[in-house]
Amino acid sequence: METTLQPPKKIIIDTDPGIDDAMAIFVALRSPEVEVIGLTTIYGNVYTTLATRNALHLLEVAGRTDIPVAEGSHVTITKGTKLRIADFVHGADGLGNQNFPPPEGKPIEQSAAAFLVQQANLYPGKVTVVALGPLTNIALAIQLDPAFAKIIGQIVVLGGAFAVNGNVNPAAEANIFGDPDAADIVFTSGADVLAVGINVTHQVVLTDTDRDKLAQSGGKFAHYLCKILDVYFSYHRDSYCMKGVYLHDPTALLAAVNPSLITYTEGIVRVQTIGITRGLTLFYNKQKRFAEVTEWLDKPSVKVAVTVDAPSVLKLVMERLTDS
Ligand SMILES: O=c1[nH]cnc2c1ncn2[C@@H]1O[C@H](CO)[C@@H](O)[C@H]1O
Repeated sequence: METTLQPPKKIIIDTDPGIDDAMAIFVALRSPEVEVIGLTTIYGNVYTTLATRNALHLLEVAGRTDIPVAEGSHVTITKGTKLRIADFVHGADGLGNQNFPPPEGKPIEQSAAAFLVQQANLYPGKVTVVALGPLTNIALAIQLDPAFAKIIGQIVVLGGAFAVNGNVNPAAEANIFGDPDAADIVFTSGADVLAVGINVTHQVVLTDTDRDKLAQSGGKFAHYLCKILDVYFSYHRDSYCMKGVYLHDPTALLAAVNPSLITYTEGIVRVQTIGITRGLTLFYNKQKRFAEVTEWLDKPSVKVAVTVDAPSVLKLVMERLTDS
């Protein structure tokens, strides 16, 4: 039987590198199913300026300086400057306190939001955004171009804690907590959104044995990642008493690369933007028609990941990082 070769899916990774971001970016670059057409940067694990520097650095490590980096917002969608930066998870430099030399490259002139809008218009329906940080840039793109939500192919969001506790506090997951107003804009925009929350990514763990395998492999990416992974392992040991790390970003990335790795349900998601539950993601399954008018009425549905084939995700991550 003849097989039709699909052209690789065009993806833009919106990222705040970040140790697991670095893993996701490297996995993407080793995935023949996708073509990375750009990185856009955002605050979260580090401030945006450092995220841009790290994105350029990672592309230089990978020998992929042909991929453009567009710098994103330095403030939240409501112009908030009091950002929560997770340096205690990733190290002060975002990459495991390795103090790598500064990159030689520069970001492109365009802002992240302008780049997202331009690429979506250039390839209507064909671009997937994999959003690995707070959703400010994506919300800005939606505000910049009212057609963006409809012409973007899919937005895969690493974020949310659906019916489980958050990782910032019991209510909120870090990326949604970083800019809840932006997240609510994205979830209610009408775009084809797939949210991969920590209820799913917490099922995908890279153990210390896996890390040893990475270290022993000849893979260039594997070797680089083993240098930066120590800080991430320490954080998981201290916070979760784990001898392993959650593969948040690589799982979301692989869900974009190969949707059959996850199952999902569909419904409406709203984000709490104030109070002690700020950043909470609340999913409405549409099984009840409420008598009252609610803030969920007439909002478009999104996809929310429910299960993941964790062994296959881990296998793909290991294969693609060791074969590099
Ligand atoms: O406790 C935490 N606080 C802040 N960020 C975290 C924490 N744990 C993980 N991440 C980072 O946020 C995303 C998943 O929520 C991941 O990118 C992870 O690196």
